[in-house]
Amino acid sequence: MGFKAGVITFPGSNCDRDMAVALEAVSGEPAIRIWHGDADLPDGLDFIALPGGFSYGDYLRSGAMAARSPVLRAVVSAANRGVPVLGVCNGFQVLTESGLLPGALMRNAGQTFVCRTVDLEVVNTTSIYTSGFEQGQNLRIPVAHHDGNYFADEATLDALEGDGRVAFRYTDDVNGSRRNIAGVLSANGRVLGMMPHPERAIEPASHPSLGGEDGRALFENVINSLVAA
Ligand SMILES: NC(=O)CC[C@H](N)C(=O)O
Repeated sequence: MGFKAGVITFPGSNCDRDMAVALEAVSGEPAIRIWHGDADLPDGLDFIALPGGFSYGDYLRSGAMAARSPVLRAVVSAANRGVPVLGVCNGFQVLTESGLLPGALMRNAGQTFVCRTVDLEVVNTTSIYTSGFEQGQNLRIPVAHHDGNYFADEATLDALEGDGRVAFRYTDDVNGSRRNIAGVLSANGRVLGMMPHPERAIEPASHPSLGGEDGRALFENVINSLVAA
């Protein structure tokens, strides 16, 4: 089928394997594992994933050191060439810290680590990540973070909303995020940062509070968009 995905691992990443498993389960192709110290990416990547975790122990700020790692220079230049990049949770933090996405992820408003499945509203339905969803569709996807409180100034938030760059919104207040924003797209729609973990929702739920397949649907959107293109 020809879908070549790369998953970056930083010291302290803990969702890299789950991300690779999810991509492999949906695409049927092995995901390439890439180390943070690599200055060059493998040739011909169709997709790059920045996984969740605690890169470099969340020292300085979550994602700040990873954004300055050798591999990120290569990821930024790939993104600037149009290669899709998905950042989940710590990956979203790396994307804002590296400037690929606007805003910042601050400490949760309640000062606590939030670990539960949340309800999301699909806002954008035109990106490679969201094209199979319907506007206003509800997704149930787990979150697990202490720095998920999305902040940007009012002008930036208005611009993001006006340009259709809010991908997902929490349906209730999970962490204090401005306008309940849970996921943000780049101007060209190819870079998505989101706090919820789609790679943790790729199998039927064994219990109403666990798992589910709404995350699988996001990966299916990506693969259908990229492989059909
Ligand atoms: N699951 C994650 O990726 C956690 C991200 C980050 N370390 C935080 O707690 O905010």
